[in-house]
Amino acid sequence: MTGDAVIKVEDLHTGFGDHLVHDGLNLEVRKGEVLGVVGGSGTGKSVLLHCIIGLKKPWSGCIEVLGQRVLDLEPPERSALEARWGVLFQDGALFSSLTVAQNIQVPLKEHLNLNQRLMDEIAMIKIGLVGLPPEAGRLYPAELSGGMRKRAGLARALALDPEILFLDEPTSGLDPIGAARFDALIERLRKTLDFTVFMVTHDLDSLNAICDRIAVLADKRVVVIGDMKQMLNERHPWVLEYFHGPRARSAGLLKPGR
Ligand SMILES: Nc1ncnc2c1ncn2[C@@H]1O[C@H](COP(=O)(O)OP(=O)(O)OP(=O)(O)O)[C@@H](O)[C@H]1O
Repeated sequence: MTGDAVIKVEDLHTGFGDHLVHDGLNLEVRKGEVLGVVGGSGTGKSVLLHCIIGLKKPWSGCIEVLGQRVLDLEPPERSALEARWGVLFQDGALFSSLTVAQNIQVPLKEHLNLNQRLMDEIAMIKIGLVGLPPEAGRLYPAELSGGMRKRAGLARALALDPEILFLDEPTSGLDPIGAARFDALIERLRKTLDFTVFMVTHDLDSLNAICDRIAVLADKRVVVIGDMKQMLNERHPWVLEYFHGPRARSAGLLKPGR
């Protein structure tokens, strides 16, 4: 793995049946950065995330995370690597039959051997960290608002103090104020806890507010990667349309007349 990359994807080919999703996709994620992954609907952003965390086996290619080739790992090594990242899935993916505190304790039970009192304390710390009130620990997912569910999912993703945080459309379904608050939370946590963020998103405000770099998926690969300034100067048709369209204007990305 070159330099300070914590994720490296090389020549990835992925698909379902005869449907090719990734055709020679390459990507590097640097230690400590927030990388936003954007692209049209169905371009393979979530599938890419699933390949990196081992939920989907690619047809070919190489994926390294934290210096280890994820596709070659035996189950014990795989499990040890999984303990070093946290994932917030699009809908929070909380277990509906467990309270928020119990959900947060799932990865603790899976990877550590702690007594219940300590796990309860850790759950309360994580609940506070994501800005939920202490009472939220006793609630079931169905009793939470959409924004609270996202925060509960985030608390679970942070349970093991991850080195990498994977976020799949974290602000989808939130109102603009809720989304901005969630962005600010991620930004604050990243600065204090010093992890790397891989974030799939459609949200231009998030990209602008918290991403150090943006990777654009189009034509079955990453067609451009760089900061917002580079996105605004890029000539790829999808990038032009996305970063210069009416939503970009309302997100304040464009100077008047640009
Ligand atoms: N389990 C599956 N079986 C068959 N096809 C799938 C499966 N999962 C995803 N796909 C297909 O793979 C392609 C990429 O899907 P993916 O969910 O990664 O898109 P995406 O870029 O995240 O889209 P969106 O922004 O709409 O969430 C799509 O064409 C999708 O239909």
